[in-house]
Order: sequence, then C-alpha cells, then structure tokens
Amino acid sequence: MSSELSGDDLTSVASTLPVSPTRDRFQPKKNTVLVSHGRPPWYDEDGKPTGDAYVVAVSGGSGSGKTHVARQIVKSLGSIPTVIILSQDSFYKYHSPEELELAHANKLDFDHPDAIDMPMFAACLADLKACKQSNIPVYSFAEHQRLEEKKYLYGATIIITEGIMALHDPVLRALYDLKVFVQCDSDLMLARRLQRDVKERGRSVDGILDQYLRFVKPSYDNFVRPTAAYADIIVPGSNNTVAIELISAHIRRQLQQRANQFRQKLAIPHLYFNGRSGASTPDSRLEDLDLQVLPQTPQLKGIFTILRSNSTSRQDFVFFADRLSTILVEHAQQYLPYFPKTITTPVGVESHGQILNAKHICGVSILRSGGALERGFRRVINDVPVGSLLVQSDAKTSEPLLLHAMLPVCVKLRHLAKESWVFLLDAQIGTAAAAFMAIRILLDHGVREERIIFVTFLVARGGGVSVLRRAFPRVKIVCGAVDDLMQEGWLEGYRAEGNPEGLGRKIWVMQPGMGQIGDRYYL
Ligand SMILES: Nc1ncnc2c1ncn2[C@@H]1O[C@H](COP(=O)(O)OP(=O)(O)O)[C@@H](O)[C@H]1O
Ligand SMILES: O=c1ccn([C@@H]2O[C@H](COP(=O)(O)O)[C@@H](O)[C@H]2O)c(=O)[nH]1
Repeated sequence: MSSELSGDDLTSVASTLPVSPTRDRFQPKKNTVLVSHGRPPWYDEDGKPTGDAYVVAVSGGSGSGKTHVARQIVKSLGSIPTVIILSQDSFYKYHSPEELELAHANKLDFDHPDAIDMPMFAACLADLKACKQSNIPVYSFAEHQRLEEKKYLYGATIIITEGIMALHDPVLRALYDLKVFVQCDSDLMLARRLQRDVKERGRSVDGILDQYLRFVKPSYDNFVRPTAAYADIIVPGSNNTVAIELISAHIRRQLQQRANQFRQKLAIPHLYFNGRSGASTPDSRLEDLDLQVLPQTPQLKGIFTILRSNSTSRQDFVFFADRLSTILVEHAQQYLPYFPKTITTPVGVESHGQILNAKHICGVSILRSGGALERGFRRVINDVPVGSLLVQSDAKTSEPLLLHAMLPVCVKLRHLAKESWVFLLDAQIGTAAAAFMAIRILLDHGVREERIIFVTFLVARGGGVSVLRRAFPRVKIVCGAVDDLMQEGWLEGYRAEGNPEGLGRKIWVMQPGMGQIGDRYYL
C-alpha cells in the first residue's frame, strides 16, 4: 500500500485514521463532498468530458461567513448533483519545528499570501475542475500543521472553494467561473472569530486577540479586502439570503445549459448516430464490435439455457452465474501481461512456463448486477481489492446517475492508477450507459484505456455497445453471449410483481436477455 494514503484500501482516507483526541475535537470538517441526487453524465457520446466542473470562489475576511455562504448556496440549490466544498485552509504550508514554536506563541503570520501553498491549491483545483480526482492535504488548526493523511476528492459537478486568499492569486482566479466576496464589518468578524476559535480551534481569548492585532487585521486591509475588486458579486456578511438565492439561481441556469440527453441516444444509436462511423443496428456485424465472445461450446450454451430460463430457481441461478463469471474472468486474464519463467519441478527437472507480471490489479463492479460476477472474479484472481460503483437511472429522465463510488487505492492515486489493470464487472451491456460512465470514471483517475477489461455475461448487439466501442476502442470487452435486440418495454413479471420502481415506466430491455440479473442473483 502507498505511504501517501493509509487506512482501508477502499474507504476515503481521512476519516479512517486513528487521531489524537485533541486533533479529533478541533479538526475542522471543511472539505466536504455533498451528494444530493447523483451525478449525471459529464461526457459526450465520444467519451470526452463535455465541460469542466463549475467553480465558485468565495472570499472574504476571517469570520466574514465564507463557509456559511458556501453551505447556504448548496442548500439553496436543492436537487443538484455532487458538490465539493474545497477550503483554502487545507493548503497552509508544512511548518518546521521553529515555525511551529512561533505559531503556538501566536507569532507566525498565517494571514500573508505566502502562508498558503498557492501552486498546490491551483493544481488540486485544476484537477477537480477537469473532472479528475485529487488527494488534497489535511490541515490541523489545533496543531498548526499539515497532517500526514490526505483526503480523496472526486466527482464534482460544482466546486465551491472558500478562503481568505481565494481571490488573491491570478492562476487561481483563472480557474473560477464565479467570484464572490463576503463583505462584513470588522467588529462582527472579530466577534465571530473569537467565538469560533475558542470553540473549534482550541485557542485562548488572549492569544486570538494578540494574533488578530498583529496579523489578521493588517492583512485583511492589505491583502484580503483589495481582492473584492475581482469579485463578480459582493455578498453581505449577514442577512444574505437574497444574495445567496441569486447566486444559486445563476448556477442552476449554468448547469441546465450543460445537460445532455445521454441514455436515449445510446439505446437507439442507429437513430441518433446514423451516418457516423460505427453506429450499430440489430444487424451490426459482430466483427465490427470487436467483442471477445467466449467460444460457444455446448457446455457454455447449457449454462446460458439455465440462466435465461424464467423457471430456474434462485439457487441454480446463483450457481450457474458464479460458474459463468469464473469462466469469463479466466478467459479475460489473457490480457494481463505474462512473462516467461523457468522453474524446477518436484522431480528436479527444469520447466519453462509463464508468470503474471502486473503490479496492481483490481476489480470494480457496477452495482447491483455487477455483484453477480464478484464471486467468480475472486475465485480466479484472489487477494486483490474489489471496489464498486452505484449507477442508477434517474426516475424522471432515465439518465444514468452516479450515486456512489468506492474505488480501490490503486485507482484513487493517480501514480498507481497509471500502472493498474482494472476488471470492470457488470452483468450486461444494454444501452451501455452504466458501462460508459464506469469507463469514464476510471479514465478520469488516470487508468489507461488499454488496461481496462470489461467482463460481462451479455451484450446487446443493437444497443449502445457500438457507441461505447467507438468512444473507447482500446477497452477489452469479454462477454459470454451476444443478444440481437434492445427494446423499450417492460420486463416480464416486472410490473406484475408490483415493483414500485418499474410501475408505469418503460425501461430498456434486451431480448432474449436474462431478466433483471441483480434481482435474480440477490432476491
Ligand atoms: N449570514 C450569517 N448569519 C448568521 N451567522 C453567520 C452568518 N455567516 C456566518 N455566520 C456565523 O459566523 C461564524 C463564522 O462564519 P464562517 O462561515 O465560519 O466564517 P469564515 O469561513 O468566513 O471564517 C459561524 O459561527 C457562522 O455560523
Ligand atoms: O494554523 C493556523 C492557520 C490559520 N489560522 C487563521 O485562520 C484564518 C483563516 O481561516 P478562516 O476559516 O477563513 O477564518 C486566518 O485568518 C489565520 O489567521 C490560524 O489561526 N492558525
């Protein structure tokens, strides 16, 4: 495991580490990922990001209400996709023992622009804006120090960054779509700072006042207040509900302009992409789709006959799905790098064989139905992490939404992601909307396209696979069978069972298909 991140292989790091009671009590929870209604596609049919995340910067003096404004904007946005609040405080520089001594005596200037690692702040923000992940530093106000751990952030449609120097640096300013300055009376800022620093940052009143007169107030006058000139909007530091409403209305309008009707286009590519190379129809030539289909042996056909039948018991379904996923993953392993290796056998004879030579391998299943391939995956490739992505359709628009991403560390860290081989697991590729999103997520993290191996039971020839192929030609797709049809309709028994999700709503189904694989495997 990398020394940069510790904690469990799959969880977001900062919260999992043992921390001192003092640190725990005073650690500000400023950098937050707020997911409300899932993240809609941030890329087009060519697989390329359609645009950057929308970045709002909120600046103002200490205690002016920047954090409050950032949180109120999120609240007022209501039903919105993922928002990241990124605090400039995380980017205070690492302090030497001598500097720490000064800091604890309130004699270190934290209010000068040089106190903040602006290049690092700009680099992390640029990554997040470009829809990539970032592992940002964690800062302790109680210890006046940057901690060892890092916090993994990914997947924002909107980023709200806040800090006293947020508008100071021209490189940072160039990254913002909207610049806000919170204007507040100095006495109100001081009163708020006193209350907050005693309660949340473990400070004494004397110390706070000492630091305020020595550094905070002069710096506000010299460096912070002048940056109000760069702001698009000045917001009052109290009674600011109307200003916040205006800002969120503006952001909502910007997001609406970026919306993309994605699944509909993928599901019937011959209607939307006619004339463009690679658009498939139910009669598309299999060779053009470049799928790695398992050899259609009698025993494989036997497995599919059982899996497709609506009279198969759950117990049998699970047994044969596990068997099929084991065969698929075994077959897919041919894409991993193997090298010649000579060994000596128990009878003392040399034998020339092959050995796997891949540093980082992991699985990522697309929930729920991708879970049906996990047991087979673990049987063939044991002792590697398996992450998951929860992608579901928006009930109103049918667009895919990313609701949750839990990725292995070898994907979360960009320098490892470049070297990693990732097996994406999902039961079928129909409209290909979920597959599209999952591949885009891995590419955002820096996984190489040719190192993504998509393993699936079924692919619909007339569905979105052709568009997926054209967007990501180097991804390997290993499947057990190919179905011809992709139609808008109801699954047999789906409505009859009174499934509230399915009631009155058509979904895209492949035929002959295997039904709702997640339901059949788990319920
Ligand atoms: N508009 C407001 N109305 C009421 N209280 C506010 C308002 N803005 C900020 N506060 C309070 O003032 C304190 C400092 O605000 P905060 O947002 O943390 O300041 P900053 O991030 O600018 O240092 C917090 O306790 C917060 O609840
Ligand atoms: O170790 C530190 C680092 C910073 N400060 C003070 O924090 C404020 C900025 O944070 P806000 O949340 O915007 O108030 C800045 O004025 C520094 O003086 C600190 O006291 N110790």
